[in-house]
Amino acid sequence: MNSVKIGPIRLGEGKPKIIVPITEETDMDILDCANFYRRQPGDIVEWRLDFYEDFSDYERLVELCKRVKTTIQKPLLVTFRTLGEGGEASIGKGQYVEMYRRIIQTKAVDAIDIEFDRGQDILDNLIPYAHKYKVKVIVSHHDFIKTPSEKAMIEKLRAMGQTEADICKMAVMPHDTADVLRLMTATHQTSTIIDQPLITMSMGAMGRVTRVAGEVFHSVATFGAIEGMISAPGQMDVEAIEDIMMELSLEEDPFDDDY
Ligand SMILES: O=C1C[C@@](O)(C(=O)O)C[C@@H](O)[C@@H]1O
Repeated sequence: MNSVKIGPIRLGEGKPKIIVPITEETDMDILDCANFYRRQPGDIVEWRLDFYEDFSDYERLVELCKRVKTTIQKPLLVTFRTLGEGGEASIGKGQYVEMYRRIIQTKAVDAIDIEFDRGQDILDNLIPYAHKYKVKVIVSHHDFIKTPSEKAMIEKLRAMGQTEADICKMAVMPHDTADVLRLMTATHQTSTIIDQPLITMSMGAMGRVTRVAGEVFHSVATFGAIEGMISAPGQMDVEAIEDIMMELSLEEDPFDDDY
């Protein structure tokens, strides 16, 4: 597994990095939130476009994107999560491509999220385009209903790894302990066979352990909430995540010498 930089933040070395989502709907609330996040913990900010009331007005979208970037002064990940994958809005293929191309052209984004199941044509169109503008690509897959078999998750992540994506991400819904353990095992297994770093999580309360223990099972980032602004079930407060990850850190422990 390689490491990858989003802006100055390197993912894949040391503790998992924390990504905080903006899920506001209006220009004003989005900018207020961006301004607030500038002074809050969190390594990277994710702007969830599917929450934005006017995502289909490209001119407005592009201007707002530039303002969000200058306001947060942190690396910016832009994501449009579609309804079928747990998002807030649906969008046609043509519009999806056009919207992301405009966003990429702003040079105000450091990374974009592309859903793997949108199709090979979309990946072939957007990944090289993003890379031309030095924008990193996270290819993602979400299952809000269940946790697939270990084999199915590894196959999916491996297929994602065969694209030119910089990072592969998977979020699944657990129903029991075995589901949570399977997500961790599949992540670890895949990290030994593909080059890209992985971001994975088991959602809901039961999956919370996966949102803080990524360093152990090889998930390089986690999504955390500021003042309760969650973008998926199970996300925890950023400060709590920081504290727990510090305790779980695999970095050298000064007390180790005693044993
Ligand atoms: O893909 C993900 C992961 C996520 O669904 C989570 O479970 O934390 C939250 C989303 O905002 C993000 O785009």
